[in-house]
Amino acid sequence: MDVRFEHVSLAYANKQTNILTDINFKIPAGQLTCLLGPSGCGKSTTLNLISGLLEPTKGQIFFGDKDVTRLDALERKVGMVFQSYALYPHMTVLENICFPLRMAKMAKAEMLKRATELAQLVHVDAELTKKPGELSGGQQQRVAIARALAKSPSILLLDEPLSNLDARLRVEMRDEIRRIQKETGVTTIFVTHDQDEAMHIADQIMILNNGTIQQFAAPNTIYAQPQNLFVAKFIGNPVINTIALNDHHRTDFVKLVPKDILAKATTLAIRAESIVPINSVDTLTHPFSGIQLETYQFGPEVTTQIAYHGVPITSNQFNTHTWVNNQHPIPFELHKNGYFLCDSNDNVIWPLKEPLVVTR
Ligand SMILES: Nc1ncnc2c1ncn2[C@@H]1O[C@H](COP(=O)(O)OP(=O)(O)OP(=O)(O)O)[C@@H](O)[C@H]1O
Repeated sequence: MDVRFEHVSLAYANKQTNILTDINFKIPAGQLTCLLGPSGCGKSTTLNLISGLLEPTKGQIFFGDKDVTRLDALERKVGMVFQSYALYPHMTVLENICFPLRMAKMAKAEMLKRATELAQLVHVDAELTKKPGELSGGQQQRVAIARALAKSPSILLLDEPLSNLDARLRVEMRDEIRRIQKETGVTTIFVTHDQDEAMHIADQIMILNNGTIQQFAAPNTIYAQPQNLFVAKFIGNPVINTIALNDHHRTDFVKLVPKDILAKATTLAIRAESIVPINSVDTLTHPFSGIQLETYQFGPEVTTQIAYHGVPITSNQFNTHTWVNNQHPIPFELHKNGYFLCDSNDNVIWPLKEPLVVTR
């Protein structure tokens, strides 16, 4: 079931100002979409508008062709999973999964069959008689997902479901949620503030900031073609290098970027992996050079700081053998698709890209 927002705004009752203003999007059916952004950007508010826990101040919400704007959470038939697993502590795993089915007065044999199938789907079928307190965090979250899926919801909503898990388990559960979503085909909307999690799990990512959509596209599109500086900085690790352009930088780009674009550009953003050392000293063909400042090694990762016309930037393409530790400029090249120029409004103006697909 696809989810559509048409001109949705939301102000909380006690506040004059809008938290979300004139939001428009269409989340496609049968896929996993991440709502991603920093704390307070409006992710949970958006999710609660989808679930029916909040009603918009303005605008309409559709599930498929049906206007659900005035329907409450129960009527919308969504499944929800929260950061805290919210399982019933006195019930067994089986009873927890059965609970929504029992409330819906499903016949006992059918209920047990469905609950057992779901337990198998989320891999807790060996724990059916245990209470939540006897399970690990990851297992509890699996049970919460099974319970949310019990009534075959039209949409599954997950609000930071992995936040309470340790780093290793987060990665494991992230892959599990991906598998479960693929197996069930249920339209899934997943809130996270972790860009790495979103990049790994999502079919598409909606990036929010200050209650507005910054970009809504597939993870690789967002990485390769950020719409603006906020997106470029939010996605990627190490964080993209940003440089306020001066005349020295502009001169370096004269042969690479059309003059009119270069004149409008105020910020240069370069991905660390796009800064690659070269052996050539031909400064006409390879205009970029910088002085190596520091090199750090973290296991297999080597990051090097280079002063590029006085501005420190980070590359992860140097290795310990290219570390020279002297004051001579080291030539490097920039991968064609690894740098972006932004105008004074922080919009990316280079490289030029196809017009954005309108997401509504
Ligand atoms: N019940 C409420 N009443 C008033 N303001 C609220 C309420 N809930 C959230 N807000 C405000 O709305 C804005 C968006 O909050 P929201 O919880 O949607 O952000 P979020 O992106 O989910 O953040 P986080 O990652 O920290 O959970 C914040 O400024 C928050 O302070």
